[in-house]
Amino acid sequence: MSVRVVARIRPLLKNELDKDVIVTVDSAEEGRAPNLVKIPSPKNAAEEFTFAFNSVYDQQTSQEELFSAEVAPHLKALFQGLDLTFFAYGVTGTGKTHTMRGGLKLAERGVIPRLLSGVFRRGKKIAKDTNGETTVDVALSYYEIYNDKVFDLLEPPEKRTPAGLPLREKDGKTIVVGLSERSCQDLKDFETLYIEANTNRVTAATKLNAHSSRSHAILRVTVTQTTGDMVLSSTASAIDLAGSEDNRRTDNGKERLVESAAINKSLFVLSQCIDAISRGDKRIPYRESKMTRILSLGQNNGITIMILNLAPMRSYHLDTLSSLNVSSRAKRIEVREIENEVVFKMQPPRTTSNLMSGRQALRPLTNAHNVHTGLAAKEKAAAAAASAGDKPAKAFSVYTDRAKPPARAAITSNTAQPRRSTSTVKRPSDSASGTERPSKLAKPTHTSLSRPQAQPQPETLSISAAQIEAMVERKVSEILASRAAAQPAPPSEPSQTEPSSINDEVARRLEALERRIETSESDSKSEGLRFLLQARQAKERGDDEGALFCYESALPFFPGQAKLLGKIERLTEKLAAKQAGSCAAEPEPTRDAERVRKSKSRKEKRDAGSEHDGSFHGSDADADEESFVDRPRKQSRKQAGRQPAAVSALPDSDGPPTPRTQHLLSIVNSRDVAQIKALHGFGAKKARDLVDFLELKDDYRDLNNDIQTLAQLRMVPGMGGRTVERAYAGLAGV
Ligand SMILES: Nc1ncnc2c1ncn2[C@@H]1O[C@H](COP(=O)(O)OP(=O)(O)OP(=O)(O)O)[C@@H](O)[C@H]1O
Repeated sequence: MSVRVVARIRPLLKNELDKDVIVTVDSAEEGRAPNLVKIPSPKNAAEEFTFAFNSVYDQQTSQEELFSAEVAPHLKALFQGLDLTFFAYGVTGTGKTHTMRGGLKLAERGVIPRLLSGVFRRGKKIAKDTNGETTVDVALSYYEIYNDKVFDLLEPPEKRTPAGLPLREKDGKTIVVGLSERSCQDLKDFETLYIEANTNRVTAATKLNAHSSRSHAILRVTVTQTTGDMVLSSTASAIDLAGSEDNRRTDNGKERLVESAAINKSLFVLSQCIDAISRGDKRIPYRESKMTRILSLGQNNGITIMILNLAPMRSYHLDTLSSLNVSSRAKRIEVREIENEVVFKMQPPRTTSNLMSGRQALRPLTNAHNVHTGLAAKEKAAAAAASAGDKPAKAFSVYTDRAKPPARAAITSNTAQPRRSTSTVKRPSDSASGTERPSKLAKPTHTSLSRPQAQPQPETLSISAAQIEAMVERKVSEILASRAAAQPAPPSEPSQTEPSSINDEVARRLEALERRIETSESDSKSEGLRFLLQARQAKERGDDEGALFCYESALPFFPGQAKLLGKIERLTEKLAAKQAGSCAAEPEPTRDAERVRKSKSRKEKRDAGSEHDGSFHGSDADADEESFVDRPRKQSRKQAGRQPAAVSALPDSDGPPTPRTQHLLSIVNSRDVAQIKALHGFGAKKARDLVDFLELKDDYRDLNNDIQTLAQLRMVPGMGGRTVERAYAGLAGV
């Protein structure tokens, strides 16, 4: 399904005149709703350009009409597990905020409050229709991208760090690390939160708009439906983009100009992404701005609707043409409509006596990337687990020796494979007779969700449920123990008592479990450690600004960490002194230059364990930074004897890159986890670490951060000569 693009033309404001109107609305077919926008050529008024959209709304369109036509019909899909994205795009002062947020009066409320109202209403209806068997929880997160930095709008501004919140790609989705999420009971709750959060958003008066948004604002509403142990989550994202502005018309001062440059740059990247996607390019420049990374146009699954806001007057002529051009190309972007998966909530452990009596069928865990259990659901699950038993709940299913009714099979097949909607699936708004998708949870099919009845024992079942559970327990303990010892997890070896023929299903589940534990425990910390690593590298290069930036970025991961705070303070003072010119008397520049020149020899010394800068030890964060930085060093020491053999298998680093080198580097630089994972010797974790590393580099610099040589690739933390050699050897056919 393509991105749906609709245009909305705002009415004239008080000081605007009818005679200046140049944008008109028309319909491709007589008697049909308008879908064309017409505008004269700026060079020749007799010539007219026409742009076609999925729908066009004229100056008289009310907030209610727009919502009923474009948003309300998708609420059903949201509750069926599809993610929705609405975003308002257009020049400054064209009505984006009016469309998304609107006014305080009932009739002036925009898409966002109406969406929430619809969500709560539908949630209540579902709970009522199912006699409370299905509960619906709503949680919000709200953030802005200001000057290409992400700030949580649900947190007070004084809690912001200068670097903002980091982004991270996880299982194909961009997530904001450290973003808060608030549970919302009803519309009143939402309004209190939303109004307060909007006061945190950066707006300012410009010549073109008295309340101009200086940031892109992203509201994410997570709807979580819970029926028994089944959880279905989906999100609706409503995005109010900042408007592009022509600074020749704005008379912006310095601060506004900086904001404006950031806004225009991100919107320019968005238009480049749209162009690249519609041309079918292989490389889409998403990564060049945080807004495009988050919007991930054409990458996200679900329903995407772009609302192009237009001002009808001549004074906007060129800007209007430009946004008409960009948005009409956006129609060509295809979006996969994939419903999110039903997740089975963690089950409290049973006693041995009833182990075999009520087990649910073993089914593949859902794709992690389609799982967004909202805060509310998580709290609920935790509360349920706490009231049901005292042992920690498990995040896996077990085998059953009982029957599985066919209806259940239909649901579980959905969890095994993301369902891709076929072209016959219509948006509810496309046609009144549009194909109805049965809701996974909300439909009255609860008999199909009840515990399975008797079923013949599967042939593949070679070990008992208790044994599997014991194996999983053991595996978890192994992982935790090995992590506690700060050593790489040992490869799982079957114990004496384990049957040798663990079927693939069990192996897959163990792997998924391992990954999940690893992810949940180490994600945020390793993110912080990476910042510390980057900071140290920046310091070694003599890049104090860069180092300060990285230390500040690491702070949210190690809040209140004294040594880290000390480092930030010292660097801040040093930079301030430099700026004030007071450092001229000090030999700082010489020391910096010396540091850069000596960085290589220091690195060698460190490798030999003879130097330690004395910082970051004596606490968790410190120790971890050291261990993180040490990891490649230890590896290189261990492999010192083998290194020449590994390196000798690679081409001469002084010569021009061979086609195989180029191919390997192009895969690495694609930052595509799937492609990198397919390299010889790479696993999912190594691939993700490499992409994370490149992304961090991308985040810090505007320069080209691609890896240029195999030697550089070897220097990436966690790589090493052997990994590079194996990946290179694996491309022998190139
Ligand atoms: N459909 C509409 N009906 C009535 N007034 C409107 C409409 N659309 C926009 N306006 C008014 O136009 C002005 C500019 O609108 P708004 O602030 O929403 O623009 P914007 O595109 O969000 O601008 P920026 O990008 O600078 O934030 C506001 O005074 C708003 O009330």
